[in-house]
Amino acid sequence: MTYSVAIAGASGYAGGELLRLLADHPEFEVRTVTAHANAGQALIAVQPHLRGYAHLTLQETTPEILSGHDIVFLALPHGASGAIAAALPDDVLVVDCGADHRLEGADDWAAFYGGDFHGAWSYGVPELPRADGRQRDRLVGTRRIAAPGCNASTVSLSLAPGIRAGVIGAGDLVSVLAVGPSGAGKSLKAHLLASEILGSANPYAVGGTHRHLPEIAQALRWAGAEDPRLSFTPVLVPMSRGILATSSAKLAPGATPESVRAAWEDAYAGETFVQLLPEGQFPRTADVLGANTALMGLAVDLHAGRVVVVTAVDNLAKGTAGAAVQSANIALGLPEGLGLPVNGVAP
Ligand SMILES: NC(=O)C1=CN([C@@H]2O[C@H](COP(=O)(O)OP(=O)(O)OC[C@H]3O[C@@H](n4cnc5c(N)ncnc54)[C@H](OP(=O)(O)O)[C@@H]3O)[C@@H](O)[C@H]2O)C=CC1
Ligand SMILES: CC(=O)N[C@@H](CCC(=O)OP(=O)(O)O)C(=O)O
Repeated sequence: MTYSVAIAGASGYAGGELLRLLADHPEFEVRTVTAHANAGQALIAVQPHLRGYAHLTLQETTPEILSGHDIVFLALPHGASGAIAAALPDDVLVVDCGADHRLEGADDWAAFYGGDFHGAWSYGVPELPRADGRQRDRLVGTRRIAAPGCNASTVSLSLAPGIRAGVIGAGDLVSVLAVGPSGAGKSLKAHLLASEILGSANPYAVGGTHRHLPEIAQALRWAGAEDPRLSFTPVLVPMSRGILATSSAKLAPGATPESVRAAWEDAYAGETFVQLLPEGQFPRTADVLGANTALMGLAVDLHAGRVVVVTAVDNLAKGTAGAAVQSANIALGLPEGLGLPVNGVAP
């Protein structure tokens, strides 16, 4: 069967990555692409790397133009997708790459985003370990999916296995991330100018202010943490794509290096797109560029009494568009990895 697909926000980074991945999907066909300021332009005038879509023109982003497809991917700034999604038919599979439908709590939404609260949809990180199974189970058959924040999914995948297994505590979690500027989207922002970031590492949202904190806490509660406490610091570094998240947590009483490694091995056994590296090996962002793959390395620091997890993700692939397509495959009952690359681009 061929599913007809519309992509809103196709002129942006996340929309562009959806288009790149869907070009290789045997059952999804992108028929409509929309934008905002760029509406009216040929898609390849705005996304010149997507030569296979020379036949598509960017249209206005309205519910009328997006209706009439089997699947709608929304890759719009947060706050812009809630109202559009609410106007789409219930039987259409809608996947929101923005934050509008990620959080269960209206208070969290008000504190970190503001504006109308639209309620939570099935969270699109299939491999995420939960106390009662895996997030994948909640995606089967759904018609509404909230794709994750890229930093949030990277940190949640890093820490949830240890929390679920009880081998780390959740009261003293620390994550420091090296992130590329494409995570902030394509629109002009002074702090992302090449002159500001080339040759420099720039921290931002330091000290408990980042919007992904409630999203990570929610995922860690699903894994079994009662009241997770995370210190989270992203640092912009000069690489166009990629996240390298170094997370650490206190070893739980009685946990051993063997029981710790077993927790992560159990969590991701059999997973294609989340892979734990052998002992002593740690990933680089270069290993996952263009891939729908999260690579993870794990160490137990007995002197510090902490577990350290290093995870590399391509923010636009596994961090957004890949997670969106993988989750859509699950919702529709298709093979989960259909159309998705496990291999990266190197060097
Ligand atoms: N970049 C990333 O790594 C990640 C992004 N996301 C989320 O995905 C979404 C898209 O992000 P990203 O692609 O990076 O952002 P971009 O700024 O690159 O793209 C935004 C897109 O939305 C369109 N747009 C802008 N304003 C409006 C509006 N008021 N109404 C309708 N369309 C509008 C733009 O159209 P035009 O260009 O024509 O103005 C463009 O197509 C965001 O919610 C983001 O948070 C999630 C995880 C990671
Ligand atoms: C470099 C940079 O700014 N990165 C973004 C990543 C945003 C993201 O993952 O998207 P959502 O806004 O949909 O959550 C940030 O840290 O906010």
